[in-house]
Amino acid sequence: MTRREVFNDALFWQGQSVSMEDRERLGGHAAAVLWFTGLSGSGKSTLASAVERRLHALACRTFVLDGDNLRHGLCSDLGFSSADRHENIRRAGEVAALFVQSGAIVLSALISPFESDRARARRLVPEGRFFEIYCNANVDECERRDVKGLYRRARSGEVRDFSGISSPYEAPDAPELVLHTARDSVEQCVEGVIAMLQARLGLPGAR
Ligand SMILES: Nc1ncnc2c1ncn2[C@@H]1O[C@H](COP(=O)(O)OS(=O)(=O)O)[C@@H](OP(=O)(O)O)[C@H]1O
Ligand SMILES: Nc1ncnc2c1ncn2[C@@H]1O[C@H](COP(=O)(O)OP(=O)(O)O)[C@@H](O)[C@H]1O
Repeated sequence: MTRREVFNDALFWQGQSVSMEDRERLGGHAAAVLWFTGLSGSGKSTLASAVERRLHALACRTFVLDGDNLRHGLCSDLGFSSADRHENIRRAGEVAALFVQSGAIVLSALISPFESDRARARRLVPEGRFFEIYCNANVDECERRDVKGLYRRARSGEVRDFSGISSPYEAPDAPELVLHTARDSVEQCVEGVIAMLQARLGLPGAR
């Protein structure tokens, strides 16, 4: 990880004796962030989980950062205002960057509705190691699925600031991959992610 500007001039950057490259060599694969973004119900958690299983079977060290789960701990003080979402993504991006330094493939599954927040998370990891994966399903489809009943509650006004209904979602301009989750099966989407990683990162052979 590179030293970054901090507000406090009494802080110092402690270098590490084992580098990311050392850890990658030990692990036998490249480290990366797979940043799934999309509306609630677009398929982020389903796909992060399914891709993780595939990578695990390929002997990759992985971890899923799920928005709902982070909000039970690290981000339990945050709600769904724009300011809180910015902070939520900032923290998730920092955690993802730490995982990359540890040599792992981290799969983040957060709505992450703002392009600027996703761009900031990208800047925290080495070039070529951040894969923005857009789970592209429109509001109508996600509302039809209504996996958790949240769209119904958002329409009735019980749940406020709901992404795609009463809070904005900025679709990615230039993601590394677009998954059409309303058209393609989970298996097809997983294959798309694995093929991209194989081509751009290289993956260890199946065992
Ligand atoms: N108002 C509102 N808007 C959107 N989502 C809501 C809201 N309230 C609760 N939830 C639940 O929180 C999950 C999204 O959290 P995230 O941390 O991914 O959101 S964000 O990235 O900060 O926008 C989201 O999970 P997913 O459905 O997996 O996306 C919901 O379960
Ligand atoms: N191609 C696909 N990719 C992901 N999910 C899909 C796909 N096709 C149908 N689904 C369904 O859509 C829903 C997505 O829910 P979920 O993964 O919880 O979304 P999110 O994490 O984005 O809120 C699941 O019920 C899943 O079975």
